[in-house]
Order: sequence, then structure tokens, then C-alpha cells
Amino acid sequence: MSRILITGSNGQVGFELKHALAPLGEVIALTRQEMDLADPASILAALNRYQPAIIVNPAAYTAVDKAETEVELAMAINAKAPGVMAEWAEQHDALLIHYSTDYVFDGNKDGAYCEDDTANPQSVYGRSKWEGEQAIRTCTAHHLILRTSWVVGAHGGNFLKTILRLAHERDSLNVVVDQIGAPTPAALIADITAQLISCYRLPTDQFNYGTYHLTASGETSWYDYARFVVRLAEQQRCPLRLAASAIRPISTSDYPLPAPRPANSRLDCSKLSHHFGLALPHWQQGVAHVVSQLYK
Ligand SMILES: NC(=O)C1=CN([C@@H]2O[C@H](COP(=O)(O)OP(=O)(O)OC[C@H]3O[C@@H](n4cnc5c(N)ncnc54)[C@H](OP(=O)(O)O)[C@@H]3O)[C@@H](O)[C@H]2O)C=CC1
Ligand SMILES: Cc1cn([C@H]2C[C@H](O)[C@@H](COP(=O)(O)OP(=O)(O)O[C@H]3O[C@@H](C)C(=O)[C@@H](O)[C@H]3O)O2)c(=O)[nH]c1=O
Ligand SMILES: [Mg+2]
Repeated sequence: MSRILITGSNGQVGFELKHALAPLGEVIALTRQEMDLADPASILAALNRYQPAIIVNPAAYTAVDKAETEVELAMAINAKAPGVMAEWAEQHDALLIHYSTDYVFDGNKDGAYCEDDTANPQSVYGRSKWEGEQAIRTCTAHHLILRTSWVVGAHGGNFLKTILRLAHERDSLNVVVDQIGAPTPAALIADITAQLISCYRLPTDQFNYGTYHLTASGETSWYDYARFVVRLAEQQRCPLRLAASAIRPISTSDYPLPAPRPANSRLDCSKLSHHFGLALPHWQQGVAHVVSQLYK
């Protein structure tokens, strides 16, 4: 049975991975206390102690705006730590599964981004994630880098939960309409990761290592996403201060933040579906499930 080590197991994706990977092997689910990605010695101590055959790394510095001023810490966690894990994986014949983001792109492309499109991160977070990807590719071929977007789940913090909180506090809300992407359930990311690990365990040297885009299908703006969520909450007959109709569309320039976000976050996932024969459900399905979990 393969031993699988999960980092950051209390984050959105890490939490779902604990459950999704349980049938695949002995799962070692670590938190920051047991393996601190800001400290290379702590990373190596945990890897040497547990000797995993598969390292799954959803831990990351994900505070996009805060990263603009906490550059060194964001770089240590998102850029350097993946390189340390990749080097260990290479030396110990292990597989490294890592997650990255739509924010490695500048968002100026017309269509959906493919895996080989030129990265051009506009924020510290985006740059740190891109450097992490590059460090992995340099150290070991035995990797999967799964780029996703707009992660959502019942466990942890995300845009959906922010909007529901604001819907209880406010009677109007402005949300940007000119950034487009796909909200992607953490549970979907974890389920697909389990499928990929199952393929890896087949007796074959034909495993499709490399970089893949992995999001729910369909696309939306943050504005339409917010309205969809508040409409679902209204259907739960929960008293809200905010009506879906009171959400107003605004442009990015009217919502200044420290870190720039890409206008186009759409990721083309056909490489993943073709190589592994996987179907990606529509974002609305996953978002509806998260809302129903939250109101249960
Ligand atoms: N969230 C999103 O919208 C998106 C995320 N991604 C990528 O997907 C992956 C998973 O993201 P998600 O689950 O949403 O992220 P979360 O922010 O929900 O979780 C990140 C986890 O990393 C842990 N962590 C942070 N710093 C350290 C550290 N120094 N040492 C160990 N653990 C640490 C956090 O621990 P603690 O709880 O202690 O803070 C947390 O449990 C990441 O690689 C992210 O970049 C990609 C696209 C979109
Ligand atoms: C809460 C809120 C946000 N917004 C805007 C701000 C921003 O442009 C957009 C998204 O807001 P957030 O700050 O929640 O999202 P952000 O933290 O930028 O989300 C990103 O996180 C990282 C980790 C990723 O990798 C990305 O894929 C993406 O999910 O919505 C509004 O317009 N009105 C609002 O009331
Ligand atoms: Mg955020």
C-alpha cells in the first residue's frame, strides 16, 4: 500500500483530500504545526520521517492581497517549498502532486488558457506560484501540477462564504463583473486527484506526468457567481438582509485592491479530460452543493 503525505490538510483542498485519498493508501495528513513550508528543515524532517511514495501539496500562502507586502513569506511557502519537496521526491522515487492557479496568467488572452500558454503573473501571489511550478519542473519529471481557479468548499475561507456573510450584514453589494472564471469545488479537485493517483498505481510506465488545468466546466463573473449564490440562499428560506437583485455589477477599476487580478481566468481543461478520460461537472452543480451543505 502506498503511503500518501498531504500538506496543509486543514485548508479547503487539503481537508477534502484527507477523505478522498483515504481508500488509496495510508494517508498522513499534516498541518502547518507538523510541517512548516516556510522552513525547509521542517519539510525535510517530515518527509524523511514518513518516507511517502506520494506527496500531495495543497498547502500554500493564498492571501492574495497580503502577499503584496509579505513577499518573503509568500515566496518561501509558494516558490521555495515546492522545490524542496520536488528535490526530495526525485531522490526518493516519489510522485509529487502540486496545485497552482489561474493567477500565473495576465488574463489578457481572448480564449481559455492552455497549459503551454505563456505565464505572466501580475501579483506577488501569482509570481510565487509560477516560481513554485518552475522549481518543481526543474527538480523532477515525476510530478503533476494541477492549475485550478476560484476554489470553493464548505470547509475553509472563500468568496462564496464571504458573500453569504455580507448577505446577512448588508442590504446592497457591489461585485466586479469584468473578471471571468470557473468556481471549482475543493471536493472536485480532491476527487480528480484520487482518480489520477489510481491511474498512477496501474502497472505502467506510461503515466502522463506534467501540468494540467483542472476546473469545473462553464464560466461566470464574480458578479454572476455572487447573484447565483444569494439566489440559492434565498431558496433556503433563510432570512437575508441582501436581495440578489440588490447586487450591483461594477468594473475592476471601481474596486481597487493591492493585488491585480486577471480579467480572464478561464482555463482550458481538455488535456486533463483527454489524457485521463475524466468529465468535469458544471460549476453551478458544485456551488449548489456547497450552499446546501452550509445551510444544513
Ligand atoms: N483558494 C483558491 O481560490 C485557489 C487556490 N489555488 C491553489 O490550490 C491550493 C489549495 O488552495 P486552498 O485549499 O484553497 O488554500 P487554503 O488557503 O484554504 O489552505 C491553504 C493551507 O495551507 C496551509 N499553510 C499556509 N502556510 C503554511 C505553512 N507555512 N506551512 C504549512 N502549511 C501552510 C494553511 O494552513 P493554516 O490553516 O495553518 O493557515 C492552509 O491549511 C493552493 O496551492 C492554492 O495556491 C489555486 C487556485 C484558486
Ligand atoms: C468580497 C468582494 C469581492 N469582490 C471582488 C474582488 C476580486 O476582484 C474578486 C474576488 O475576490 P476575492 O478577493 O475573494 O478573490 P481572490 O482572493 O482574488 O481569489 C483568488 O484566490 C487565489 C488564492 C486564487 O488562486 C484564485 O484562483 C482566486 O480564487 O471579487 C467584489 O467586487 N465585491 C465584493 O464584495
Ligand atoms: Mg482570497
